[in-house]
Amino acid sequence: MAEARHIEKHGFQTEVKQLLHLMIHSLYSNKEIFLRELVSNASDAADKLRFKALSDNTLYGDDAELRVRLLIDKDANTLTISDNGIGMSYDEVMNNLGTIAKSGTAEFFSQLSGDQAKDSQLIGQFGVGFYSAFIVADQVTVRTRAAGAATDEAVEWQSAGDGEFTIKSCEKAQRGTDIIVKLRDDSLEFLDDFRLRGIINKYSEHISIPVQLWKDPEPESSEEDGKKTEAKPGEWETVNSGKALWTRDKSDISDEEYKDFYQSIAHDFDEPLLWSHNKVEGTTEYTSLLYIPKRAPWDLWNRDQQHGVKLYVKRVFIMDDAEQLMPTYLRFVKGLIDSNDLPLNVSREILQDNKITRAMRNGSTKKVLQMLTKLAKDDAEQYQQFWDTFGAVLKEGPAEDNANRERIAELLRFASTHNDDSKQSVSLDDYKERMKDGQKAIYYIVADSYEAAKHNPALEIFRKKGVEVLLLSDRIDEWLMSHLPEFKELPIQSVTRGDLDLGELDDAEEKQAQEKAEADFADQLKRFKDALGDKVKKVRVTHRLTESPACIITDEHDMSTQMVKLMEAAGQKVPDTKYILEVNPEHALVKQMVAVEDAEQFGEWAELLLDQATLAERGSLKDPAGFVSRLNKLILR
Ligand SMILES: Nc1ncnc2c1ncn2[C@@H]1O[C@H](COP(=O)(O)OP(=O)(O)OP(=O)(O)O)[C@@H](O)[C@H]1O
Repeated sequence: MAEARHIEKHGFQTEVKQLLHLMIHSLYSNKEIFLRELVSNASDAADKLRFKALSDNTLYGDDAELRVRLLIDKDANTLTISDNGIGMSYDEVMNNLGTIAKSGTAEFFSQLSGDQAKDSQLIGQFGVGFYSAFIVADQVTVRTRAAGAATDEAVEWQSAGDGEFTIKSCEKAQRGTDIIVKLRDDSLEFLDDFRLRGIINKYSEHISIPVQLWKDPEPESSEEDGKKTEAKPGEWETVNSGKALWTRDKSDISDEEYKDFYQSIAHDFDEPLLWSHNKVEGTTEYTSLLYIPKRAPWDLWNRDQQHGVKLYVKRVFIMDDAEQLMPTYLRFVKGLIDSNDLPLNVSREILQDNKITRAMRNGSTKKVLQMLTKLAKDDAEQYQQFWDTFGAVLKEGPAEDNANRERIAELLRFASTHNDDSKQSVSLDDYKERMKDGQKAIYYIVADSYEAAKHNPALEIFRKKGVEVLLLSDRIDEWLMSHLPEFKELPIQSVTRGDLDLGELDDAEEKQAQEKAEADFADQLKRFKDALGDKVKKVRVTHRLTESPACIITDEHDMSTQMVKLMEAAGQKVPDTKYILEVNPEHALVKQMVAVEDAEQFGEWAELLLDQATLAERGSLKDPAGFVSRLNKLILR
């Protein structure tokens, strides 16, 4: 009957062709991972069936012992991976095997560099999945029957990995999926029973269903001493322990096992940086196994990317990417949480507003932060590596998680005037320790780049007094600082905002001199204000500048330059902010300017000064051409 059925031929989606090509060429030295991927898919299929059967127990039929079996056929050079999980319908086969449905696929491809070593890492993170079979196969056949479907409603998919596949309906006696991998001549090692056992031990130890290999029957034998061994029938032998790793005792699990488990759940070729395995008992009971990776996933910057923490309930897999289990600023964390309290039929909606979820999330967030705090303390170099990779994500923390603000703040690292490079390595505690006598605040500046921050004229007085300033230039920094008003009771202040009160850093003599300078310059300030009109909010004598003629400052409650830029970049309308112009009466240029008596000429100088100061702070001008022509005119004069 099957022969009479219609065979359809389809082309792979372009991305699949690209992926296949890349995979075959760049994962060549790590062929065995195909087995990890296929066994892991089989185990996922079992998880999905178990979950679906919670609401429809009949789906098991008379085959409730979920397992995956590997069958070697040395004559046909095939290895068959066979599960009795959820299976696939025709539509599912069409959707899953022939296209890549993952969001962000295009972005993924745009990140590939052509450098095989690098690309293979990326592919690994992307999750190589089913297509990895083609690393070792010259033909792959999938025969699958969805749970609940009739024997003659099965589907057969076949491809040589060359850009096309065929699909037809067929009959299949048992529920689930058989993947028949026809091995290429250079991959016949996977017909070896011993080799397969090794791979299963390495990758599938944590798989929570039995992974079985067929053991051939043994004939009756007699030893020399006449002892007889009885014949043994062939049987399926379970190779793994089939016990979920996280349910075992910590002391019985080796580092190797933790690492292998990470690699298989996170699809990472690299080892994890850190992990933490906890059994929590009390009002809420759960087990968590959380990992911090070494490398960033390719889609780290997508805030909607799937979260890496899986939810289990009483050892039953419930869902991937349960975003309620980890805050967004910890989206790089991988692993799982297994709850003893949630109902098995928990839905995303239930998770959303649930005391148990909240308790697990709070507990796990604390665990991750503790893990990082410990790393920062014990191994500064490794912590720096973590920071360089994930620091900018962690910077979202204070805004998102006010309760842990202080703890997150301790983990932050910045560039600073203390070091002469752009590396973000200074902690707020380091800063605090180095503060001058009489210093009452932590000072920072945010600019477009490290260079722009470092050379901003507003830093001049701080340099002169030897006061450290944090130099911030990540996109997120303005947002971060607006949610970090203080650290361990010290206010955190921008050096380009509001009045500058250096408090006890200024001695009485300096204060007097300032007051005198202000009084002496009062008439000139009025001239500036008259000339600039409502282009500025105010003009005043600066205490910040020692070398530059002028700078602009944001008023205490106005939106900072960087925040304006962020909002503009996001397409938001922002109110026109007016700055305070601060003038340095000691500067030669200012001295020359105030000597100009002609009001119109003085006005041109004043505008030039404002433009200059704006350029140093904002990096751009509203009317650059006007600035250039004014400058030229004044040079010629
Ligand atoms: N043995 C199987 N039983 C049922 N469905 C399967 C099986 N193998 C694959 N699938 C389906 O095909 C889809 C694609 O598989 P593939 O391995 O390429 O990606 P994935 O498993 O979604 O992602 P990843 O491997 O990165 O976790 C799966 O999501 C699943 O729906």
